[in-house]
Amino acid sequence: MDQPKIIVAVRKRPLSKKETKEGQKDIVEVQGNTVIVREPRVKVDLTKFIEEFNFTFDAAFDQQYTNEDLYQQLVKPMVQAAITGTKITCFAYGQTGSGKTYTMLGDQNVVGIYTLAAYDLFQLITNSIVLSVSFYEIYCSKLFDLLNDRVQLVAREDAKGQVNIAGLSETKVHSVQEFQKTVEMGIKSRVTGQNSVNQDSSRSHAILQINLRQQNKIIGKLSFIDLAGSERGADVVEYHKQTRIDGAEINKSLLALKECIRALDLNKNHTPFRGSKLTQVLKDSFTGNCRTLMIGTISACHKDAEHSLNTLRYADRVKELKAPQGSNGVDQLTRELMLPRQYITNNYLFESPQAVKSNSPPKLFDHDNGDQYEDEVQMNPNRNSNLKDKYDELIQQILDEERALKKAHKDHIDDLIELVNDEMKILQAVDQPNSDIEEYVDGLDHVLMLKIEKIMRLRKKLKQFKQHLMDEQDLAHQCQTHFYQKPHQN
Ligand SMILES: Nc1ncnc2c1ncn2[C@@H]1O[C@H](COP(=O)(O)OP(=O)(O)OP(=O)(O)O)[C@@H](O)[C@H]1O
Repeated sequence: MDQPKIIVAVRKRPLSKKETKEGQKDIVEVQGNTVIVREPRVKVDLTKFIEEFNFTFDAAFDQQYTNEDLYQQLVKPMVQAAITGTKITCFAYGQTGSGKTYTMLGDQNVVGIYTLAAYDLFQLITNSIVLSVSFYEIYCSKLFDLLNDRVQLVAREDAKGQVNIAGLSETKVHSVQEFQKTVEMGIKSRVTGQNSVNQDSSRSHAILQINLRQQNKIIGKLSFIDLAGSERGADVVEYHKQTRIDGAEINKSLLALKECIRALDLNKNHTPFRGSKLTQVLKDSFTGNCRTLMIGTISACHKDAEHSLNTLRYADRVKELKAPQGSNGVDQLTRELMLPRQYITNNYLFESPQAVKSNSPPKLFDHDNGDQYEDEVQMNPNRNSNLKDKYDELIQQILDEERALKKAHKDHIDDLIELVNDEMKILQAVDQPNSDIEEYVDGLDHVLMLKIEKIMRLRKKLKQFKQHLMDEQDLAHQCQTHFYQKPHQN
């Protein structure tokens, strides 16, 4: 049976012991492939009501489903396809603490889909196929090798348009145990790095790549991506500048990812890989014979409702524009699963008769206006999109300028070293018998002029960068006051 090119699934994590102890409510129900969120809310006139949201996906998993269940249903067929050359990519998307790592890596008691995939791969491959693992992290557009002391890596696009990560290490593994050890090493490196660069793993994307090689030629590739916490995209409201910039960067990458998957789904000629570092490095996984699985993870907890809804909307947008029935080799059953979601929204319980008679209460999000979410991951929908666009543009500019400034600074140091060498030569020459003092004066003057010119040029760049950092502060402040207030609190 042909499998669809893109599968979007959602997994609910149960209330934690702490949440249960605190008396938090489970507001998520899974019925078949449909996820229902019932959010208790309070209107301005203090009337209580429950707003119900309903989303249908290719698959949905309640809390009683294990990693093994999810693996068997969704990932195993993809692993089997990887053996025959299909490029496989599996994303875990969701709020921090919603179960992305639990699903991908597992915990001390359960194995995750990384290891389950490795088990099957070792069962399926023949002796002539060698398995190797790369593991890296993307933090604020920078790549760090998790299997090589977090060395910073550079992604380059060659003349053929292929993106290569120069210097990315690859560890050969010959057994599941070796695979697990390698992954553990990478995870340790990720955790250790948190003190230096990013404060926690939820602000970076972790990419585990398994390559299948036969006679040194790659014949299969599986990529598992534990994405940054989706709520981090909203860090734009944060006080700290660096956190805001990280947040904007995460936001951008998650939006670019969604666009790339949609483009892939629609068989579009143009896929916006360049939209972010994440999509750029995954370009290869989105081209040719490939299959993608997106697992949205959500918390059952009432206090996480807003984030869970944002995850569901994101996942919904990824799959919403699936190619019409009959294309993509999708079987009948899957086609049925792909039918557009039916919202059963604004199903207000506990509502006073008066409120029912008057107009519906204000909607938290306007589902009729699908495009509203076009460039939105975690934003309040009442935002002014111009301001938000301006902010995103500025962040992009700042990130580009930061790179350019550092490069200009390095070049400047090289130039200065050369000029110092020239100065030394002039000085040595003037100490020689029969030296020409005018030559010395002219030479020194020339060197000093060059130094001034170079310093001025670097300062100009620095000044412009400083100005943009200040602009960012102003614009972030405007964003906070204009449209990043929490839409509704119970
Ligand atoms: N399906 C599940 N069943 C039982 N426990 C779960 C499930 N999903 C997550 N948990 C538990 O919830 C907690 C948070 O999960 P996890 O660390 O995987 O979140 P995360 O989304 O990866 O967060 P972060 O972005 O911070 O890495 C963990 O203690 C984990 O064991």
